[in-house]
Amino acid sequence: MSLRLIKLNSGYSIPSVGMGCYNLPPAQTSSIVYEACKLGYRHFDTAVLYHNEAEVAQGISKYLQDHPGAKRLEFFYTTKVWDLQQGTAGTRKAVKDMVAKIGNLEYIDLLLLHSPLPGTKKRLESYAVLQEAVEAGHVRSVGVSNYGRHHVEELLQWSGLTHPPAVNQIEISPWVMRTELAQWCLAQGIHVEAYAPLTHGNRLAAPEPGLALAAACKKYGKSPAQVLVKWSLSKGYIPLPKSKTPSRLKENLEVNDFELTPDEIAGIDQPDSYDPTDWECTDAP
Ligand SMILES: NC(=O)C1=CN([C@@H]2O[C@H](COP(=O)(O)OP(=O)(O)OC[C@H]3O[C@@H](n4cnc5c(N)ncnc54)[C@H](OP(=O)(O)O)[C@@H]3O)[C@@H](O)[C@H]2O)C=CC1
Ligand SMILES: O=C1Nc2ccccc2C1=O
Repeated sequence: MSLRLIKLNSGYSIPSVGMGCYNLPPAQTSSIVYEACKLGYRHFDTAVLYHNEAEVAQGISKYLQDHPGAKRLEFFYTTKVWDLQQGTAGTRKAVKDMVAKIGNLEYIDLLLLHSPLPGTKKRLESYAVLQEAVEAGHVRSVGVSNYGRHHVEELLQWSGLTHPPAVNQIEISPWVMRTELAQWCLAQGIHVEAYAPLTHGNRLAAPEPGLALAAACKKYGKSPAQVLVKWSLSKGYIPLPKSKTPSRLKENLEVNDFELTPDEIAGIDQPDSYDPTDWECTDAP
């Protein structure tokens, strides 16, 4: 399955669906990523926190090595600076370590600050280092994750900004929609990556008959996971579904042969729900 490409404000393009790489079984991570490449994945989302950057990069590199027709520029590798690495010295060291881990990939497509939690001073110091990494050619696009509007505004108003954030990666599913923040980011030219688009798996077991999600699954012959990926794409987001299971990886990409109607999308929306799966820091000071 081929993925649509979305143009970022950096000038580079990002595949519209990414494979979430959190919590993959460590010994199998590179082979799962290799399998994902075979299935058509071209975008991978890892982080220092996930302790698998080298394995994710190895899976992509091996695929490139084994498939001479495939080109590095078709692949998109994201990683994230962890909170404890924020601040000038910490982030410089973090970037050096990340670059050492990508091996043959040569550059990082997208480098994010994982969260705003370390506070204004460290956030801006670290962002300055991300910009240095772009200038040095180690990184192509930069961005943020778990940023609320006030964090993004702080960055957009900062006198040192030379490379505006290309994305804000935030948790979005029908049960944590964040419509205002997401639409505002899009209006600033900042793409929205939707993490935990499958609710961590929590809400995938046979949705209650009568719910719009169940009705859409039935109408299109699709699984709840496929409808949730499509819901996210229909909103203009870049979903990052994770699976360690090849059959599910395949399933989660098979979303090009149906379209949800505006009424179906509105029916799946749960605007009154607020149920994040992991952590919440968009409201941090
Ligand atoms: N920036 C941030 O702070 C955060 C970023 N992320 C990013 O987002 C990614 C996705 O989020 P994540 O929390 O992993 O959760 P997801 O919402 O992607 O859900 C993953 C779970 O759903 C299961 N699953 C996947 N596909 C299917 C399917 N077709 N049918 C049934 N079950 C399925 C998986 O099982 P199995 O693997 O066993 O197949 C796994 O248990 C992360 O991997 C990470 O890259 C996530 C959280 C925070
Ligand atoms: O993928 C992730 N899962 C998490 C759980 C807690 C904090 C951050 C994350 C991730 O980035």
